[in-house]
Amino acid sequence: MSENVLRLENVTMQFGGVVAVNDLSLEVNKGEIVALIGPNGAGKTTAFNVITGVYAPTNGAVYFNNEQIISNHPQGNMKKLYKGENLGKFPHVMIKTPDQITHLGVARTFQNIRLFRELSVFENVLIAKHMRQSANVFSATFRLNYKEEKQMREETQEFIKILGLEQVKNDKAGSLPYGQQRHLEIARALATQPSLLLLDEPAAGMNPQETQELTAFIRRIKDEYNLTVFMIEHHMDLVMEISDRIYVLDFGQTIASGVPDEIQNNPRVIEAYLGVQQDA
Ligand SMILES: Nc1ncnc2c1ncn2[C@@H]1O[C@H](COP(=O)(O)OP(=O)(O)OP(=O)(O)O)[C@@H](O)[C@H]1O
Repeated sequence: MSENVLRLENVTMQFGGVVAVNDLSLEVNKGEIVALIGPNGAGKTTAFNVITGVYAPTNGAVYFNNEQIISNHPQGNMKKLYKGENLGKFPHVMIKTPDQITHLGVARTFQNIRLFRELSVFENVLIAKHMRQSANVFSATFRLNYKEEKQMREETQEFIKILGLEQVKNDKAGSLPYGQQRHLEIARALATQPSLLLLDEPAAGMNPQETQELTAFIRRIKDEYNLTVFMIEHHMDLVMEISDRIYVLDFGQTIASGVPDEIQNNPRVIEAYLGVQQDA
């Protein structure tokens, strides 16, 4: 049996009466690249927000390396509003914070690029490294001694070189071409030394050549850093080329899962998603 790194069990996320994710169960195994696809508003980013501790799910549980990191059931007003299933299955409440989840080895990038645009490439990566070292950037900045700071700068330098950002390391992040900003965002996530990397639409807004470069980049870092990758993406050429397996969401529920060939030929997926043009 494959070793799973990430497991979602019956996760439901409701915003008031709106069910964004509905009884979602899935697994991502060690070393896999798994894609989460589906129409706009299907609940993909909400699922990522639950996994990374941004939202406490209304019901359900999340496991990372077989350790429960999140578990919840409807509470307060939600007891009346709850529309999902499996009520009573998750009596134990466990909600790790985003920082704690990052420290365990889960990193993510966001749909909208979140770099420090006025800071250099080097500084952007250095700050991400500090985040790994300490729970928040302020304590990290002021408490490191000279030796630790020097070592961290050296590691950042080495890391920038390996990721091919050496040429632009002193450039302001905001001045980089769009494709390179996306690479830098991934580099920042990697600087926290994750074993699981969550990418939220990494190819959004990219042209075909940038998308091709990104495909190669994701493959390379996956191998070099021994990563497991879980990725939301609308660019189907990228998804079909790179994914070991795919989950398809529609209205918060899984409507299909399988290898790229199975998904491409699944009539339900074609009807709900692949047959229609998506916004990136
Ligand atoms: N904080 C929130 N409060 C209320 N409703 C929300 C919130 N976040 C998401 N939703 C709703 O949940 C549903 C799922 O949204 P989500 O952003 O997860 O979809 P998505 O599949 O990531 O879409 P896209 O491909 O457009 O990014 C939508 O109906 C959205 O309006």
